[in-house]
Amino acid sequence: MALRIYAPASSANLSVGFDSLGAAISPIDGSLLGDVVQIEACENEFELENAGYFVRKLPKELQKNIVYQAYVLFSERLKLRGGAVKKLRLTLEKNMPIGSGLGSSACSIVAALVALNQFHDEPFSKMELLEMMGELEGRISGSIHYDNVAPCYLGGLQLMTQSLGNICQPLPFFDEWYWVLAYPGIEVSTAEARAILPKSYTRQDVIAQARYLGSFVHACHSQQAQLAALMMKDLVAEPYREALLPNFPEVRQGCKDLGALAVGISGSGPTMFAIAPDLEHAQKLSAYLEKHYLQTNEGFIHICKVDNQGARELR
Ligand SMILES: Nc1ncnc2c1ncn2[C@@H]1O[C@H](COP(=O)(O)OP(=O)(O)OP(=O)(O)O)[C@@H](O)[C@H]1O
Ligand SMILES: N[C@@H](CCO)C(=O)O
Repeated sequence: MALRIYAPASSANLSVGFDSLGAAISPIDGSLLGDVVQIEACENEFELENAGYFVRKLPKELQKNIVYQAYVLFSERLKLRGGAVKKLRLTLEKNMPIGSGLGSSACSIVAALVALNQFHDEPFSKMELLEMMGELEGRISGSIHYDNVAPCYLGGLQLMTQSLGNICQPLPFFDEWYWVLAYPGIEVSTAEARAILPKSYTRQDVIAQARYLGSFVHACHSQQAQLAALMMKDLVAEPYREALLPNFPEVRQGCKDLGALAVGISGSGPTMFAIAPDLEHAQKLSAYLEKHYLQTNEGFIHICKVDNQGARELR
């Protein structure tokens, strides 16, 4: 019997928490925005098949596909603890555009590792698996960061605490908020979007950003939606990355004029997000972004909510 694991899209940073905040997201229309990995027994040692709309954007060499690398890493770790790797076939359904700012590589990594772990009767704990996910994500973007893989795997809004045995911990969020996500249909490489960031920041910026993040986390715990939205500010990446996004400053202002509570870059872009206080605002923002932000016919808009489930089996 084949096992199918779905891993949802995620939005990292939330402007205020570069590399330390990320939320899993799901469209409210019930569509699946994420990758699926199917796993089943087979005659050969290992097989990998690729399917899905974005399969043509995957690297041609098998070894470069992050799902293959997930299999190799999982096998190495399992052998190290005396486990036996089963003969298996993986099929990746690549539904997520690559270089989108929606955690596309994280979707493939998480779906593959969850499938492998479940297929082998869960030899690894959640945190052990998450540590492997971070290592694989680091190979792609040049440095280990968990802000896509952690929410994609565990669901919800996650804060990367990386202490006392926990890579992340969940934060309470605002159930009434809608996320409008606009992917313009162009590619921005995470590695390149990281390379353009400054090597150091002024004391003034560091102090201000610490205040924003501290206040944001406090606002989540004390359920002060207005304060949380106000604190979603980014002095670390947005000022340097906005040039990579089509007309970002104008479109951000347009969204604010339409009542968005917060607007920013999703992960390393080019997807942008706008937070709406209710469905009516979300629909207006969606129509505006469709008109002003989409660049190619591969672009899309989704009205989403935070996905509290994370990676899961499709039955
Ligand atoms: N299964 C896979 N899914 C996505 N990218 C893959 C996969 N296998 C290999 N890659 C490579 O990993 C790189 C992914 O780039 P990048 O990190 O910019 O994309 P991303 O994960 O979509 O980014 P983001 O987290 O901003 O959505 C590309 O070079 C791509 O070819
Ligand atoms: N925190 C990462 C997310 C990348 O998807 C970055 O902004 O570079």
